[in-house]
Amino acid sequence: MITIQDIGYVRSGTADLATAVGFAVDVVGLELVERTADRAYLRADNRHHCLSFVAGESGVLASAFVLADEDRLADAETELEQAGLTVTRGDKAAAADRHVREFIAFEDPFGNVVELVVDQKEVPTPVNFARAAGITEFGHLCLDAPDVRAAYRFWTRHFNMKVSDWIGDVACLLRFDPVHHKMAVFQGAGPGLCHMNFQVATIDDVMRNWNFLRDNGIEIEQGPGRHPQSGAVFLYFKGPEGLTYEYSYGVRRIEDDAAWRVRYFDPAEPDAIDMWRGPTNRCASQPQLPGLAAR
Ligand SMILES: CC(C)c1ccc(C(=O)O)c(O)c1O
Ligand SMILES: [Fe+2]
Repeated sequence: MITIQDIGYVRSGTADLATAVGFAVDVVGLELVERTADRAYLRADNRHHCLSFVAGESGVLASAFVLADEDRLADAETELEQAGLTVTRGDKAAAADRHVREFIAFEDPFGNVVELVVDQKEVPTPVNFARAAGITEFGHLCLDAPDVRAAYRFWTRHFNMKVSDWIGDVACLLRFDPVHHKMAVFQGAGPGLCHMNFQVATIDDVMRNWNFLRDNGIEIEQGPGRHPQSGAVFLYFKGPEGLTYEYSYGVRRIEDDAAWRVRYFDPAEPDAIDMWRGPTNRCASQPQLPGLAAR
């Protein structure tokens, strides 16, 4: 069993580094930590970065999770290889590029590139947010997979993940600490990053951000609404090259792990994703939830 301690970062390729960075800073509100000719690193909390852009082909390159130490990393390498996966060790230069001590990379059964890292650099200074979006931390990441049930089996068989809630066969929300989910899987045609989430401090931040995004002509995919699963008030919006961001406030914590009863939400119900039953324009490349279509 591979014990994940935390989410690490999303690493994304971009065909237009300036536009990708401009959006992440000026719209999302992240701090630009470091910028070179072909790299940019952005942060939302004390991680060195939670989002990096690499100039080149557009599209997500990897999603990373943090392990405790090198021994756990070696054990993870063995377990994944025994499961039949091809695991690559990052060299020193690649680790430095990610601001971690060591890492391994593999593809999940659907082709999502996942990196397991050790000693992600911590930056203790307060985050110098580019805009007062109210961000408190990198909240969760959501991967696409054509078969969400098979993804669930993979992530719970090999990792310390537990399902918190199901939305039919369309999505599953996974936890590895008391937060309701820091990882999710959404049904998609192939691998991909469905979205990355940033927690904000208050419900007012969600609503202020909604107005800010609309005033600036940003494409809102869904929200403001409230997820019945985590109870969070959410807002999804689209960045350059199809990268979806989510702000949310008020995610549930599951303090009594043993007492939690996994819930099943019927995706055909109109409030399967949004208790407020608002309109949606999200994940156009992905199957719409029946209960949310055409509203
Ligand atoms: C539909 C997506 C996967 C989803 C569903 C529920 C929550 C939540 O309860 O907070 C999310 O954050 C989601 O992204
Ligand atoms: Fe989410």
